Amino acid sequence: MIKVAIVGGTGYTGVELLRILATHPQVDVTAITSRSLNGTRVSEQFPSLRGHYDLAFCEPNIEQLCACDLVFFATPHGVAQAQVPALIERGVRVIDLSADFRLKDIPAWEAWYGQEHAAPALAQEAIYGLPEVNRADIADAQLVACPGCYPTAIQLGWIPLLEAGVVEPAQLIASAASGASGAGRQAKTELILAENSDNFRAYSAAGHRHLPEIEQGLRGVQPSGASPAQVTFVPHLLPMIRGIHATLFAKSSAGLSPTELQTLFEQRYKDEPFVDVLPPGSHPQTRSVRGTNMCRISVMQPQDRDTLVVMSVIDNLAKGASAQAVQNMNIMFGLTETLGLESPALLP
Ligand SMILES: NC(=O)C1=CN([C@@H]2O[C@H](COP(=O)(O)OP(=O)(O)OC[C@H]3O[C@@H](n4cnc5c(N)ncnc54)[C@H](OP(=O)(O)O)[C@@H]3O)[C@@H](O)[C@H]2O)C=CC1
Ligand SMILES: CC(=O)N[C@@H](CCC(=O)OP(=O)(O)O)C(=O)O
Repeated sequence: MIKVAIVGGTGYTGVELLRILATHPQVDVTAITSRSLNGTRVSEQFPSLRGHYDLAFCEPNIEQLCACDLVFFATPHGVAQAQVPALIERGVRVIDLSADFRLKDIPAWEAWYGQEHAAPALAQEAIYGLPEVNRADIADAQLVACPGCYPTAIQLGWIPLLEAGVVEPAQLIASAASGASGAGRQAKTELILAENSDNFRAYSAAGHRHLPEIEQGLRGVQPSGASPAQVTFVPHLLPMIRGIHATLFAKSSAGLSPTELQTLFEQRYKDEPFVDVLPPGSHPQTRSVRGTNMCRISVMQPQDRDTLVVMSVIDNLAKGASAQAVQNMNIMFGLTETLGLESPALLP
């Protein structure tokens, strides 16, 4: 059994980790931290977990964390980079769900996140936890930086086209919409029901902090010599709880036919257990991935013109965060990659 601790067990990604790990056959969760709920029983805070955990939340404590094989950080950015170095020194493996170790360009990280990075050297060693690209490196990693939710949906949608070099890399446009749980569990006026329900709006159109992560990932899969991917990214807030729908536009540069395009996607993901390329003409729905680690994708070429449209859906808390973190854990510990992640989506 893998001994696991979760730092930040009361946030949405923390409780999603707890839900998934509750039935994982190879995991024993031995510590779940929360400073605000220190001493409160997990089942008291989350009745959905009654009968699954005989634990109370505790303060983050390095000695207790060091007694584990693996520590998940489900904390706001800035927290893991302060605490992870001590764990790495002691040989503990870490999966960080925050943005702390995702970017290799530290000045860019500091500019987008508005603070000095406390562990820049460690950020260079961290492996970006997108299994569809980095599976081999994840297996040996001591520190995995889990991708952000929008970056997961967007990269998976565009990777086949960028890898094959069949679109104009400087003219990529991503319009994506997220459910409100993407903003975390903190109370914020702009996220209360009366502000959000029966409403739809864009935000951060001038620049969202996931942009450098998306571009870093896409540039990493481009053939050498290609001009670097440049993305216009506009996120939107959807009046629902879970789910991301990304609509991705790219200009074809290779004149692929719709059949060749479909084949390109099917071939790229044929061995991926968590990427489902839908039949031609399909429109993926967020509810088809709710609570699962799946990303469902469709690709189209409307009117046979040169603008390609890819649609990609994930659950922001699952493939966009906690379930992808468990997929990474399975790879790191040599387990079957799909273990604990097989349940289909909840419907309706
Ligand atoms: N929500 C989503 O869809 C996604 C989120 N992420 C990222 O995952 C991380 C967690 O997100 P989310 O669950 O939404 O966040 P929440 O705001 O819902 O939860 C944050 C958790 O971190 C704990 N925490 C806060 N500050 C500290 C600290 N200084 N030391 C230790 N623990 C702390 C909180 O508990 P307490 O204060 O009681 O200690 C709480 O349990 C974030 O970095 C987020 O950007 C990534 C992908 C998707
Ligand atoms: C709806 C909503 O507010 N979504 C969040 C998603 C960011 C997130 O989850 O944070 P990471 O950078 O750790 O991935 C946002 O746009 O800020």
